[in-house]
Amino acid sequence: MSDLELRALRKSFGSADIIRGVDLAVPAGERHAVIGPNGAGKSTLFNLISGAFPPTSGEVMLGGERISGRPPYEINRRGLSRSFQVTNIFHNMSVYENLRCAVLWSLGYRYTLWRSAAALKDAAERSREVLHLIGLDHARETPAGLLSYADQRALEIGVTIAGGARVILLDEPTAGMSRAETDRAVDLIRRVTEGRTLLIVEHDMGVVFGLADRISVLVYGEVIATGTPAEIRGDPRVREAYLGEEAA
Ligand SMILES: Nc1ncnc2c1ncn2[C@@H]1O[C@H](COP(=O)(O)OP(=O)(O)OP(=O)(O)O)[C@@H](O)[C@H]1O
Repeated sequence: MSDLELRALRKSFGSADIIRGVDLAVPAGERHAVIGPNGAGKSTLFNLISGAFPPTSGEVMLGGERISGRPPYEINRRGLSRSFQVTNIFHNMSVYENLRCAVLWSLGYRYTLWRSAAALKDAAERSREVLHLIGLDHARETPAGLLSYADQRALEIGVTIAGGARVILLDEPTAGMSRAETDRAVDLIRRVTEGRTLLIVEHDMGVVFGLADRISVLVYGEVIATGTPAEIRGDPRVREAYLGEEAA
């Protein structure tokens, strides 16, 4: 069964049709990249999936359940977590506290007064695990705002996965990074998404072709091709519409 499925998804802003009938099925455990030229609608697609915008029509299914029309926090609770192009970590809080907040949020602390020592202990343990996974043990008590840009993005990924969501959406996670930082980020993304379903929007074709099991190409709000990296690279429509010589 597909973990994430988009069915005839459409979004218009006024008279502008931005997403024009997208069908996409991402099986559990697949790393799937969405690529396309600027303004193709990639961020809008993410906003529809994560619940930031309701679709004009069509459906988003998570694990066979319809999530379109639900608010973002509810979609998050159902197992889908999203990172943003602009980081959304708390700059004055330490690295560890950022992770702990994300874990507690996922446990529903915002909405319940119920607390148990066991749950708090579990949250602390999970936070430490994620801290280690993202390679920031040494910066545990550092205010997040003082981290380097690349480390902030790593923390952002940590915050995104901390709650244990099984479907992860990453929006341009390597934007603005040097080659070495990008390589480190790809390695991190590969590790933290092991056994999960990943949907990633990314402009860096090295990242896309190195990380994705399958790729979908979005052009003017339509998916013009979906396939393995080799299939996408060899697709004449894709080369014409987007990749050009980049994939040669
Ligand atoms: N809230 C909105 N209201 C009106 N138009 C919008 C809104 N959000 C996005 N758009 C328009 O939708 C189109 C697609 O934008 P979107 O940001 O989804 O593209 P993108 O593929 O993510 O681009 P980029 O690669 O540059 O980030 C653009 O023409 C944009 O101006």
